[in-house]
Amino acid sequence: MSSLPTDRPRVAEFVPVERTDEPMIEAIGLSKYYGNFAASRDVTFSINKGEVAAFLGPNGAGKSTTMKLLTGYLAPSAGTAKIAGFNMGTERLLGAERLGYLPENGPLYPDMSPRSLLTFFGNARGMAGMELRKRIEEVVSRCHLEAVIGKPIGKLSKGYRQRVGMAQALLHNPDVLILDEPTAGLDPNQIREVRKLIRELGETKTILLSTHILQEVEAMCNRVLFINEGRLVFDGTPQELAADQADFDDRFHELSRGARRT
Ligand SMILES: Nc1ncnc2c1ncn2[C@@H]1O[C@H](COP(=O)(O)OP(=O)(O)OP(=O)(O)O)[C@@H](O)[C@H]1O
Repeated sequence: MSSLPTDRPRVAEFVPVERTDEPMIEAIGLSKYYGNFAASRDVTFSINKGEVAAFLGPNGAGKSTTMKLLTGYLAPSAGTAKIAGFNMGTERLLGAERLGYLPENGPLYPDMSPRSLLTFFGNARGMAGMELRKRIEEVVSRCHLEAVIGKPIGKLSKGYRQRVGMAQALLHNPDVLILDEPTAGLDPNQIREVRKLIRELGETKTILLSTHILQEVEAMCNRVLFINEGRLVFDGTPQELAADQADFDDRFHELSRGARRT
């Protein structure tokens, strides 16, 4: 991975509007065990309204697992997840109303078209008629899906599938977004577009996104949570992550080897 040119600012100047101290995404002592193996270990953090946070870490670090715990898709072995103040163990439906989730591999309905998928998810969320048609039109336009709206999702390129997943996550206009590797597998043009979309969304929403890509953090986020072997090993700003290091790549390497700083 290349280092940044020295004549460019090291971190993004992107700062979403109206950040407050209201916690919107909370992990409180979250752990997940598969047998004796801990995929997430006692993970605690809180992301406030208006923050755009990156979940950074090497392959297998526990990012997807922790995101699934936060969204209520997986039950934790210990600890609590809260979305917009709702306990995702006991108040999951209330939390889900406020949450849009892009899972790791996008939507898993290969025979459905984007239109039928969005209609299905809209109905499941209690939307119908004109309201749903308007919302579908809006997310289709926002995610540039017009050209593939009637095609089977299984036949779409990875980039389009990812955007269908994004449209589904945005359909009910949630104020919290959890996006698992939103730019994975996209070509450089698609990456630019998705980053632009996330920057726009970050002006009004609270976002946690996972990535391996340090440039992604710089381009979109004002907070970094670094996870390694299931543990949170760094929680701070992109500036703090890069502090005293030649570049982000060195810091990533250092934290992946077990250095701890939270
Ligand atoms: N259902 C499961 N059963 C057993 N082990 C699992 C299961 N799901 C995940 N794991 C293991 O938990 C660890 C964390 O996986 P996870 O997918 O959360 O990592 P990640 O940080 O998202 O990785 P990547 O960046 O490669 O997507 C990995 O070692 C993985 O093999």
